[in-house]
Amino acid sequence: MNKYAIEVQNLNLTYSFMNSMNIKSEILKMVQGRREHRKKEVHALRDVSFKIERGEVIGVIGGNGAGKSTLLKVLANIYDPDSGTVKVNDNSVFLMSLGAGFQHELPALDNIYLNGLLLGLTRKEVEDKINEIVEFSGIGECINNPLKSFSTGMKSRLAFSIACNIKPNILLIDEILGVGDEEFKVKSREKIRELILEDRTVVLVSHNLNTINELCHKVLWLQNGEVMSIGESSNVISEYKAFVNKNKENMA
Ligand SMILES: Nc1ncnc2c1ncn2[C@@H]1O[C@H](COP(=O)(O)OP(=O)(O)OP(=O)(O)O)[C@@H](O)[C@H]1O
Repeated sequence: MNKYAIEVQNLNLTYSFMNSMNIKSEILKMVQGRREHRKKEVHALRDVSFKIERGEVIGVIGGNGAGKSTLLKVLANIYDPDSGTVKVNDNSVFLMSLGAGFQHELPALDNIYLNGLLLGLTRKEVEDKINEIVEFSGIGECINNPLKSFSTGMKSRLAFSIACNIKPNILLIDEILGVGDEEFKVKSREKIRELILEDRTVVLVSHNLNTINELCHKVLWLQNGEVMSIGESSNVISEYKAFVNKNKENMA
């Protein structure tokens, strides 16, 4: 069996989108026969390479817009990169992020089945886990309500409960640990620790450096889509903090 759960090499991804239009000025330009290119590009990932061993828990840190969520979406096969290779050596991958993998018109119960089946479980296997999932998520009788009626906190609790009880081999977590009330935050950290002890591979994106330091074996620091550093958690976090402080001084 391959020692690595995830192998990423020279990954590049650029978002292309159109600038939002101001209807008045657009009509004026049309009347005047002027044409303008409104296409914008954001290079979200630049030549990103790293490897994650099976059973490793890796934190991904970096400022706003650094490319962290984009990276998880590429690992989850939601986005195709423009160039580079991504090898995820396991079929059982779950992206835990707000909105990912949910059908909002369907009841919560159907969403549990959907995600379980997508992760390769049989209907019976999902059925056996329903009580545990509902109990852990605390959504109680709302289980038959459509997901669109759920608050952000309830959705994240449900996503977390599904992932932790169905137990994919590779779990990608995008900032979801910070959502929910204090009691749920404590419960969810405990669950993550359990998964770590069971040797699941976890990629955890968070702005909470204490959580990252506490839970992760290794940290990957992204800045403007580039890998600035990767290595032992406390070292990389110190480098990142020094960088942030230096930037603050330069701004002052
Ligand atoms: N769907 C999209 N279309 C266009 N640009 C996007 C899209 N998604 C993200 N971006 C841009 O790509 C860059 C990386 O975004 P991404 O969400 O991956 O960063 P992040 O590190 O997760 O940020 P944050 O910590 O703020 O959540 C940003 O400049 C962002 O504005």
